[in-house]
Amino acid sequence: MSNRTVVYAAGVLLLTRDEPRKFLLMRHSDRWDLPKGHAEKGEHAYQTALREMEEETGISASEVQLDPGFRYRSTYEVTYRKQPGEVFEKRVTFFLGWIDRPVDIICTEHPESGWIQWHPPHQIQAQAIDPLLQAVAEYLEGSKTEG
Ligand SMILES: Nc1ncnc2c1ncn2[C@@H]1O[C@H](COP(=O)(O)OP(=O)(O)OP(=O)(O)OP(=O)(O)OC[C@H]2O[C@@H](n3cnc4c(N)ncnc43)[C@H](O)[C@@H]2O)[C@@H](O)[C@H]1O
Repeated sequence: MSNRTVVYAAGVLLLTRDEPRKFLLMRHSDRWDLPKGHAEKGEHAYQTALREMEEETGISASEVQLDPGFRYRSTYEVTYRKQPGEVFEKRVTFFLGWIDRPVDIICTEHPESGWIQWHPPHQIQAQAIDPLLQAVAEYLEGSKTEG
Protein backbone atom coordinates (compact mmCIF):
# COMPACT_ATOMS: atom_id res chain seq x y z
CA MET A 1 0.00 0.00 0.00
CA SER A 2 1.27 3.49 -0.88
CA ASN A 3 2.23 5.79 2.01
CA ARG A 4 2.09 8.92 -0.11
CA THR A 5 0.09 11.90 1.12
CA VAL A 6 -3.35 11.77 -0.46
CA VAL A 7 -4.78 14.87 -2.14
CA TYR A 8 -8.55 14.85 -2.71
CA ALA A 9 -10.32 16.61 -5.56
CA ALA A 10 -13.71 16.43 -7.26
CA GLY A 11 -15.29 17.55 -10.49
CA VAL A 12 -18.36 17.34 -12.63
CA LEU A 13 -19.11 16.26 -16.17
CA LEU A 14 -21.86 18.66 -17.22
CA LEU A 15 -24.15 17.10 -19.82
CA THR A 16 -27.15 18.79 -21.45
CA ARG A 17 -30.64 17.32 -21.38
CA ASP A 18 -31.43 19.10 -24.64
CA GLU A 19 -30.46 17.36 -27.88
CA PRO A 20 -28.00 17.36 -29.44
CA ARG A 21 -26.43 16.54 -26.07
CA LYS A 22 -23.26 18.46 -25.25
CA PHE A 23 -20.73 18.32 -22.41
CA LEU A 24 -18.42 20.97 -21.05
CA LEU A 25 -14.63 20.96 -21.11
CA MET A 26 -12.29 23.61 -19.73
CA ARG A 27 -9.06 24.45 -21.55
CA HIS A 28 -5.69 24.48 -19.74
CA SER A 29 -2.66 25.83 -21.60
CA ASP A 30 -1.59 22.23 -22.36
CA ARG A 31 -4.71 20.07 -22.06
CA TRP A 32 -8.45 19.80 -21.59
CA ASP A 33 -9.96 19.28 -18.16
CA LEU A 34 -13.33 19.15 -16.49
CA PRO A 35 -14.49 21.77 -14.02
CA LYS A 36 -12.78 20.38 -10.93
CA GLY A 37 -10.45 21.17 -8.08
CA HIS A 38 -9.08 20.37 -4.68
CA ALA A 39 -11.27 19.63 -1.69
CA GLU A 40 -11.43 22.07 1.18
CA LYS A 41 -11.37 20.78 4.73
CA GLY A 42 -14.63 19.14 5.80
CA GLU A 43 -16.22 19.14 2.34
CA HIS A 44 -18.06 16.19 0.84
CA ALA A 45 -16.92 15.37 -2.69
CA TYR A 46 -20.20 16.61 -4.20
CA GLN A 47 -19.76 19.96 -2.42
CA THR A 48 -16.23 20.30 -3.79
CA ALA A 49 -17.45 19.46 -7.30
CA LEU A 50 -20.27 22.02 -7.22
CA ARG A 51 -18.13 24.74 -5.62
CA GLU A 52 -15.37 24.29 -8.19
CA MET A 53 -17.94 24.24 -11.01
CA GLU A 54 -19.42 27.53 -9.78
CA GLU A 55 -15.97 29.12 -9.36
CA GLU A 56 -14.60 28.01 -12.72
CA THR A 57 -17.68 28.39 -14.95
CA GLY A 58 -20.06 30.84 -13.30
CA ILE A 59 -22.83 28.21 -13.50
CA SER A 60 -24.90 28.14 -10.33
CA ALA A 61 -25.32 24.82 -8.53
CA SER A 62 -29.07 25.45 -8.63
CA GLU A 63 -28.98 25.01 -12.44
CA VAL A 64 -27.46 21.53 -12.18
CA GLN A 65 -28.78 18.19 -10.88
CA LEU A 66 -26.11 15.69 -9.89
CA ASP A 67 -27.14 12.24 -11.09
CA PRO A 68 -27.47 10.07 -7.95
CA GLY A 69 -26.56 6.87 -9.80
CA PHE A 70 -23.19 7.88 -11.20
CA ARG A 71 -19.75 8.28 -9.60
CA TYR A 72 -16.35 7.87 -11.21
CA ARG A 73 -13.12 7.73 -9.23
CA SER A 74 -9.66 8.30 -10.65
CA THR A 75 -6.33 7.96 -8.80
CA TYR A 76 -2.95 9.14 -10.11
CA GLU A 77 0.34 10.64 -8.94
CA VAL A 78 1.02 14.37 -8.95
CA THR A 79 3.87 16.69 -7.99
CA TYR A 80 3.74 20.36 -7.04
CA ARG A 81 6.36 22.98 -7.80
CA LYS A 82 5.99 24.34 -4.26
CA GLN A 83 6.89 20.92 -2.78
CA PRO A 84 9.76 19.71 -4.96
CA GLY A 85 10.71 16.05 -4.61
CA GLU A 86 7.40 15.01 -3.05
CA VAL A 87 4.94 12.83 -4.95
CA PHE A 88 1.27 12.92 -3.90
CA GLU A 89 -1.49 10.43 -4.57
CA LYS A 90 -4.38 12.37 -6.08
CA ARG A 91 -7.89 10.94 -5.78
CA VAL A 92 -10.56 12.60 -7.86
CA THR A 93 -14.30 11.89 -7.69
CA PHE A 94 -16.32 12.88 -10.75
CA PHE A 95 -20.07 13.40 -10.80
CA LEU A 96 -22.47 13.55 -13.72
CA GLY A 97 -24.32 16.87 -13.69
CA TRP A 98 -27.44 17.44 -15.79
CA ILE A 99 -28.08 20.91 -17.13
CA ASP A 100 -30.93 21.87 -19.48
CA ARG A 101 -28.86 23.38 -22.27
CA PRO A 102 -25.42 24.84 -23.00
CA VAL A 103 -25.03 28.16 -21.20
CA ASP A 104 -22.44 30.91 -21.54
CA ILE A 105 -19.37 30.21 -19.42
CA ILE A 106 -17.57 32.85 -17.38
CA CYS A 107 -14.00 31.50 -17.38
CA THR A 108 -12.14 32.51 -14.25
CA GLU A 109 -9.18 30.12 -14.19
CA HIS A 110 -9.02 28.78 -17.72
CA PRO A 111 -8.29 30.54 -21.00
CA GLU A 112 -11.38 29.07 -22.65
CA SER A 113 -14.04 26.39 -22.50
CA GLY A 114 -16.10 24.41 -24.97
CA TRP A 115 -19.44 22.62 -25.17
CA ILE A 116 -18.58 19.46 -27.11
CA GLN A 117 -21.17 17.33 -28.88
CA TRP A 118 -21.76 14.03 -27.09
CA HIS A 119 -21.08 11.14 -29.45
CA PRO A 120 -19.13 8.43 -27.59
CA PRO A 121 -16.63 6.86 -27.87
CA HIS A 122 -14.57 10.05 -27.57
CA GLN A 123 -10.83 10.35 -28.03
CA ILE A 124 -9.87 13.56 -26.27
CA GLN A 125 -7.30 12.57 -23.64
CA ALA A 126 -6.50 8.94 -23.02
CA GLN A 127 -5.81 9.08 -19.28
CA ALA A 128 -7.78 11.95 -17.87
CA ILE A 129 -10.97 12.30 -19.94
CA ASP A 130 -11.75 9.34 -22.21
CA PRO A 131 -12.28 6.67 -19.48
CA LEU A 132 -14.70 8.99 -17.65
CA LEU A 133 -16.66 9.65 -20.84
CA GLN A 134 -16.74 5.92 -21.53
CA ALA A 135 -18.06 5.23 -18.02
CA VAL A 136 -20.79 7.84 -18.51
CA ALA A 137 -21.70 6.32 -21.90
CA GLU A 138 -22.01 2.86 -20.34
CA TYR A 139 -24.04 4.25 -17.45
CA LEU A 140 -26.46 6.01 -19.80
CA GLU A 141 -26.76 2.91 -21.99
CA GLY A 142 -27.53 0.82 -18.86
CA SER A 143 -30.12 3.35 -17.65
CA LYS A 144 -31.85 3.13 -21.05
CA THR A 145 -31.95 -0.69 -20.93
CA GLU A 146 -33.38 -0.65 -17.41
CA GLY A 147 -36.12 1.64 -18.71
N1 LIG B 1 -1.14 19.79 -1.70
C1 LIG B 1 -0.76 20.82 -2.48
N2 LIG B 1 0.50 21.26 -2.47
C2 LIG B 1 0.88 22.27 -3.26
N3 LIG B 1 0.09 22.93 -4.10
C3 LIG B 1 -1.18 22.54 -4.17
C4 LIG B 1 -1.66 21.48 -3.36
N4 LIG B 1 -2.94 21.30 -3.63
C5 LIG B 1 -3.26 22.24 -4.56
N5 LIG B 1 -2.20 22.98 -4.91
C6 LIG B 1 -2.18 24.07 -5.91
O1 LIG B 1 -3.45 24.16 -6.53
C7 LIG B 1 -3.30 24.20 -7.98
C8 LIG B 1 -4.49 23.61 -8.74
O2 LIG B 1 -5.61 23.51 -7.96
P1 LIG B 1 -7.02 23.09 -8.55
O3 LIG B 1 -7.38 23.94 -9.72
O4 LIG B 1 -7.91 23.06 -7.36
O5 LIG B 1 -6.67 21.64 -9.06
P2 LIG B 1 -7.17 20.53 -10.05
O6 LIG B 1 -8.06 21.05 -11.13
O7 LIG B 1 -7.70 19.38 -9.23
O8 LIG B 1 -5.84 19.98 -10.64
P3 LIG B 1 -4.63 20.51 -11.48
O9 LIG B 1 -5.10 21.36 -12.58
O10 LIG B 1 -3.58 21.06 -10.58
O11 LIG B 1 -4.05 19.15 -11.99
P4 LIG B 1 -4.63 17.76 -12.55
O12 LIG B 1 -4.82 16.81 -11.43
O13 LIG B 1 -5.77 17.96 -13.48
O14 LIG B 1 -3.39 17.32 -13.43
C9 LIG B 1 -2.10 17.17 -12.88
C10 LIG B 1 -1.32 16.29 -13.82
O15 LIG B 1 -1.89 14.97 -13.81
C11 LIG B 1 -2.26 14.59 -15.12
N6 LIG B 1 -3.51 13.81 -15.02
C12 LIG B 1 -4.77 14.30 -14.89
N7 LIG B 1 -5.65 13.28 -14.79
C13 LIG B 1 -4.93 12.13 -14.89
C14 LIG B 1 -5.27 10.74 -14.86
N8 LIG B 1 -6.53 10.33 -14.72
N9 LIG B 1 -4.26 9.84 -14.96
C15 LIG B 1 -2.99 10.25 -15.07
N10 LIG B 1 -2.59 11.54 -15.11
C16 LIG B 1 -3.55 12.48 -15.01
C17 LIG B 1 -2.45 15.88 -15.91
O16 LIG B 1 -2.25 15.69 -17.28
C18 LIG B 1 -1.39 16.77 -15.29
O17 LIG B 1 -0.14 16.52 -15.89
C19 LIG B 1 -2.06 23.39 -8.18
O18 LIG B 1 -1.49 23.64 -9.44
C20 LIG B 1 -1.21 23.82 -7.02
O19 LIG B 1 -0.56 25.03 -7.30
